Amino acid sequence: MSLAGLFNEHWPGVALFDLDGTLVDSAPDLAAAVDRTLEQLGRKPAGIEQVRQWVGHGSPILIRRALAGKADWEPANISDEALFDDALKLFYQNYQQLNGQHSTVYAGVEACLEALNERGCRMAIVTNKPEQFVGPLLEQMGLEHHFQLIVGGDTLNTKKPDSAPLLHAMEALKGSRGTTVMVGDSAADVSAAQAAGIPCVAVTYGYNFGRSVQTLGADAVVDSLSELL
Ligand SMILES: O=C(O)COP(=O)(O)O
Ligand SMILES: [Mg+2]
Repeated sequence: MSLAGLFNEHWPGVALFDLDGTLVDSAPDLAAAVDRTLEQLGRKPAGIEQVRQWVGHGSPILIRRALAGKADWEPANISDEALFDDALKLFYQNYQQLNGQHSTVYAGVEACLEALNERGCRMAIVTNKPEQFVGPLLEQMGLEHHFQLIVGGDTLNTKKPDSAPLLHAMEALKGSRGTTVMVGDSAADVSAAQAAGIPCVAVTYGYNFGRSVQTLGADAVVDSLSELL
């Protein structure tokens, strides 16, 4: 379906939004928390440009990537599971303190959410970010009132690219396959939407591991959420 078919005065009935890299540029705080964690473990910081490319599959994989220290984004195998457990715990403590401090809402997001709300569209956040951090970040960004539901990376037993978080949100918001759209920035979002049988709009400015979103097979690609209106 075209973008005009997906977003008009009648559609969508339900919109599912990814958070990091789609609504909020949270990489500065994620990177600060990763780097603080690495320093606490006596390691060199990774830096924001590197961390930006590791975000998208949830915090446990982010920390595995940081410990493996590899420049690429493939899920990293690390042999020391005790070190991983310690690092993840430290990361959660650090991110708890830093979450939202230097994060910003992308241009076009607020106007888009307001317009969809006015049209009666029901909206959920479907993110791989652990649930405990999602509400506080949305509140700090002034976006929480737009959403009826938050599905975090640990709300269910599986996360994106699995379809379950999307199907869970659709059921809760009474969205059918024909009336629900996913909006995201990465391969995990597009794959989850395809698995759930719903269309997906991808944004070009997010954290798709430094790769072009044009190749993901999204139904539409936009440079700003204002294009949805
Ligand atoms: O925490 C992550 O890895 C990414 O979260 P997202 O699903 O909102 O992009
Ligand atoms: Mg994202």
